[in-house]
Amino acid sequence: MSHLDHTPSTPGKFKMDKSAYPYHGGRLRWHSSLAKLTFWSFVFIGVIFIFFYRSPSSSSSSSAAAATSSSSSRFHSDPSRRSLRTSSWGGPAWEKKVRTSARIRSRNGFSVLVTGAAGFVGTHVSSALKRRGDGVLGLDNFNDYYDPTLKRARQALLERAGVFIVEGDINDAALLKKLFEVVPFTHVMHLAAQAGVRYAMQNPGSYVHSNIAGFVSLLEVCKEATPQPAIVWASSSSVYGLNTKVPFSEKDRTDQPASLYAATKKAGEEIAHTYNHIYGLSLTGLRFFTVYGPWGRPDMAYFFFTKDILNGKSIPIFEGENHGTVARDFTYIDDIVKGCLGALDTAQKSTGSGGKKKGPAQLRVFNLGNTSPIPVTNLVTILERLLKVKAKRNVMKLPRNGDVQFTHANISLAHRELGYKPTTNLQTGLKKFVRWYLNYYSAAGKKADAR
Ligand SMILES: O=C(O)[C@H]1O[C@H](OP(=O)(O)OP(=O)(O)OC[C@H]2O[C@@H](n3ccc(=O)[nH]c3=O)[C@H](O)[C@@H]2O)[C@H](O)[C@@H](O)[C@@H]1O
Repeated sequence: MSHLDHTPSTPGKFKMDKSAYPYHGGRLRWHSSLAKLTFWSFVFIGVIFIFFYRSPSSSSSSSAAAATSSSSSRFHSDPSRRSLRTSSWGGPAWEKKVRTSARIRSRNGFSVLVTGAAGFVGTHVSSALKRRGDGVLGLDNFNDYYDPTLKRARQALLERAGVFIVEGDINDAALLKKLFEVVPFTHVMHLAAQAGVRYAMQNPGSYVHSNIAGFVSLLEVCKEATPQPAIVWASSSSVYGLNTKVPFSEKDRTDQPASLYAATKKAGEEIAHTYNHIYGLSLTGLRFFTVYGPWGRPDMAYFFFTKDILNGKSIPIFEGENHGTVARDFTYIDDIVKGCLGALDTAQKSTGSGGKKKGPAQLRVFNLGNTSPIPVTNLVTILERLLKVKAKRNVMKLPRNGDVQFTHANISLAHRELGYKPTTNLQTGLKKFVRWYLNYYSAAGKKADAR
């Protein structure tokens, strides 16, 4: 007789072994442990629910999903980031704003999606495009890497110029798809990124989130679009890393990044190659060299030096080994804007559509610098003169946190192909920056006083 033969023909009549069910009290205990298990399961699920509900990334994706009834809205995890919320989007009024902002108003104009539109370069490029009659739609997640008030002020500026900025993250694929459904963008100017060289040691995840995952998320949507847009995007001079041969040329090696920031930008260049190769996307990377000017980024040296000099605080000025000069090819924002527009104007169409490549497409990379490296000490001297305040200089050794000692761009390729020709020297550019800085912060101070 096999053990299967013990199974009764009617399960209900199966006789329990006494040892398994010894007495009535056992049943009670079993019931109470089931109740406990149920209770603690509810507590556990509740805690998980509260955790996700309160986390900024999930709340953003849920509001986005609610607004569009899309289930694929995703915000990839970046717990270290404090403010990555997507405000609600979708609906007829929202779509109308998107369409109006992106409407082309000149013959042969473009409709451009500008990511990072509330950022420094994004604001300037968006307003220049709008001025010449292109349709422009902004996208920005308004994160708090630096004072979001400044980003909101830039947003207000663009709003007055007729540019609407959608609040959202480039990792939100559902939002990106929706934008392409509403507007068949001819171009994408991709400037959304986690910037800053030194911050990468504090928050490495934010670089992967924005500069790698975010870029791929954007390219995934662009490759599926019909028509596919041409993409111009911000790489960085930092890809030259530890190179000592100057000036830096696009032909030089870029496989020795000195910071995670540089490594993510270099990864972006490789990713661009892949999407160009497989899907026929037209891609142009621009290696910006230390861009500065009005409406700039408060995390950059020229900006916080100005603030600290005015406040009588000492400023850390880096120097190399044996008092070696640390210098940058500082490039003024208006010159960079011209380079960006030149890249958009010369970008050829992508060749694929709906995720299928139809032929080879353009793949380019350009240096956008000033071709004149200036020591950081000279930058400070210029600021002292413009601010009429002596700086408290604290000269220190260049920390090992990703900074390189020297940058210098060879711009002959950009000159030849984009007509790029920078015209603003550091003295002139900083004068414009300081004028803006004093105006902006005195107005902000007055507003605060009035409150
Ligand atoms: O060219 C680029 O691609 C990069 O330019 C800048 O990076 P960086 O040149 O390091 O600009 P700052 O952080 O403003 O530093 C400017 C110079 O001041 C020096 N510095 C910085 C900070 C400080 O406390 N003291 C100091 O002497 C740096 O070593 C550097 O030589 C931007 O911050 C990056 O986002 C950008 O990608």
